[in-house]
Amino acid sequence: MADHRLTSASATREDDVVEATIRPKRLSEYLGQQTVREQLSIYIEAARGRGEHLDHVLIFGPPGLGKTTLSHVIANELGVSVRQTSGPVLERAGDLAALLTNLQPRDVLFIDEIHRLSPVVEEVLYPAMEDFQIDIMIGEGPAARSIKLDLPPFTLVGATTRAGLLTAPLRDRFGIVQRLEFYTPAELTQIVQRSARILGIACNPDGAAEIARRARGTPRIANRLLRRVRDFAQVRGDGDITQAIADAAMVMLKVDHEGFDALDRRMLKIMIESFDGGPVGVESLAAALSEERGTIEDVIEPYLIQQGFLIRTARGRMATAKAYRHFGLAAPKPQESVGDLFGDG
Ligand SMILES: Nc1ncnc2c1ncn2[C@@H]1O[C@H](COP(=O)(O)OP(=O)(O)OP(=O)(O)O)[C@@H](O)[C@H]1O
Ligand SMILES: [Mg+2]
Repeated sequence: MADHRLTSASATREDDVVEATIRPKRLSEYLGQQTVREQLSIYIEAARGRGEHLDHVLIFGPPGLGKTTLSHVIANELGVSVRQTSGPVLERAGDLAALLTNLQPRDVLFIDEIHRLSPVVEEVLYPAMEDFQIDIMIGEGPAARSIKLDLPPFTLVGATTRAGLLTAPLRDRFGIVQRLEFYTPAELTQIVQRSARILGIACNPDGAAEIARRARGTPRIANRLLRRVRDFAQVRGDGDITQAIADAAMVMLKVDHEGFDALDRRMLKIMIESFDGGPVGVESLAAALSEERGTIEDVIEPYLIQQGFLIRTARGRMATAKAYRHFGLAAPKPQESVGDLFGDG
């Protein structure tokens, strides 16, 4: 995604470099996501105890919440290697076959953006996941024949921003489905403190908490804000990150108290001012914002919805009273409900 917002959840080059050093490697370093961690630790321990491969795992959740990280953590905990690829990269059936036939028993194959697999590649994946077999074509024309090849038992870990984008047959082949949730400010505070420790940044608890509150529930954003606040602390302060320094840095960075940046605010404002608060269809919203529909659905709106600033209805998106209040505006009176109309409310 080619957006350069400070609070964009998608990874930048700088993120990739720094993340290599701070990315958790074990489940014990993977903070938050209590339910996911507890369940996975049991499944992993059980599979290890039996000396078997772990069942296939589907991880879904908005960008920057830790899908890639978790896939590597799973492999580390299983004590196996991980091969990484992504849906759009696997163009031909042969690309996937080459990867599959090179796996060692119980290895993890991580497919990012698994909702973007081409149908032909997906066809190869079905028997591979289910029976650890693939059919490959030998020769061409009338002499072509297909032969079955046995694969070592492996674990497919698939990641996607929205599970709804997967075809049903693919989704059904995952034994373990985990949904990542936005992190609480307390969890993000721990993540900021851990990153600060690793990177040698002096950051007191209040400073970490201030960064955490503004990070849109997303570790990647928290880590990025930490680096920007560090710069600010170094130049405008004595290098230590305190709450006052973090707050001043956020003002400069134009990240507001809810962690919203200009794009979040613009979207809410357009909904309120140009569409009377909605309902407005996502396509109209995308056109008004000059953003792609996918960016709205994957990146911008999940957090706004989770925080109660926006709701999705059958007729489109609506700004809530909380959104109006965010801009110091009075919310419109709630519309008459159907019950009122029929006099039984
Ligand atoms: N549970 C966690 N605890 C601590 N740090 C985390 C956690 N999850 C993610 N992070 C940090 O956030 C960064 C982003 O995570 P990651 O790259 O795994 O996100 P992602 O969900 O794969 O994003 P995308 O959808 O863009 O691929 C990681 O490099 C890591 O440093
Ligand atoms: Mg990822």
